[in-house]
Amino acid sequence: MDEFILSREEEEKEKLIIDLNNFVVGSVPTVFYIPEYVTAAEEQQLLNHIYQAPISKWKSLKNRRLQNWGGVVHEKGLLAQDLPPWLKEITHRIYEESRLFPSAINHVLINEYLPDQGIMPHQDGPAYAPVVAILSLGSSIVMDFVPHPSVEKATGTSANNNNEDVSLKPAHMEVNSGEYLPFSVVLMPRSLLIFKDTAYSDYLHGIKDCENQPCDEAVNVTDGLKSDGRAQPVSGLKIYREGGGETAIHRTATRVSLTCRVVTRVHKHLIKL
Ligand SMILES: O=C(O)CCC(=O)C(=O)O
Ligand SMILES: [Fe+2]
Repeated sequence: MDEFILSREEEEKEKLIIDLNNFVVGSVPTVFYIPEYVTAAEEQQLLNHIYQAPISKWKSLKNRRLQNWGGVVHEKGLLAQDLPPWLKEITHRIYEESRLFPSAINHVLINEYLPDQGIMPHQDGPAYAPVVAILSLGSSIVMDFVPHPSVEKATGTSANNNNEDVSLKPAHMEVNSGEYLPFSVVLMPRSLLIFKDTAYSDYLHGIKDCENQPCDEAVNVTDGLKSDGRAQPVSGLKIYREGGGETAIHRTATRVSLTCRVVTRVHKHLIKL
């Protein structure tokens, strides 16, 4: 009967996993949305660290700026660099509390978006373990998930085809009609989004580059949030109803996100090519 008695450590582990199950949103396996994952003070501390980094740490892209921490992701793996203490702390917490990552988080991309900036629908590259945690700071956005084109073709579901970084998948997936529908998630400041499984492997994710983002269909928009424009007085966020009754987010402030992942193949030193 011993096998049915959980050790204290196993009990703790069980509790954390069960807690996380309370945060599943939508019907596509598996998306977790945890509101207020960090406090306003922790959010401000993280933003201070991010904006104290040397200007050379920012890489400007056409539609956003980003900082890369943890080393360079290479096709042969990660040319690793230690994360700074402030990133070690938050990523360790995410790793410990989620128990979803195969090892300690070793790579963080920090993206900064002005209200009219976004990121094209894409899939995260093959260098990463297939689970990602995204911490949102500063302002809200709507993240859209659309079926990967190969899945879309197989099911005939509709999607917005505007992709970058689309690596075509082998056509081996079992698909039931209606299973792969697009969906959205509202990401409020201080929230943590984690996705894996089908949502990671068979969907593209992206953020529209516009200031007004409809969120009626978002899987985590509750009736309370939908009911009127005063529901959530959060900086940079205005939820409003348009004439037709559509609910939308009006982006007014800069959003910064931390995309936390594990690169499975790690090289401590530069490889001689
Ligand atoms: O900023 C975000 O929320 C998404 C970033 C993202 O998808 C990525 O860095 O791969
Ligand atoms: Fe991504």
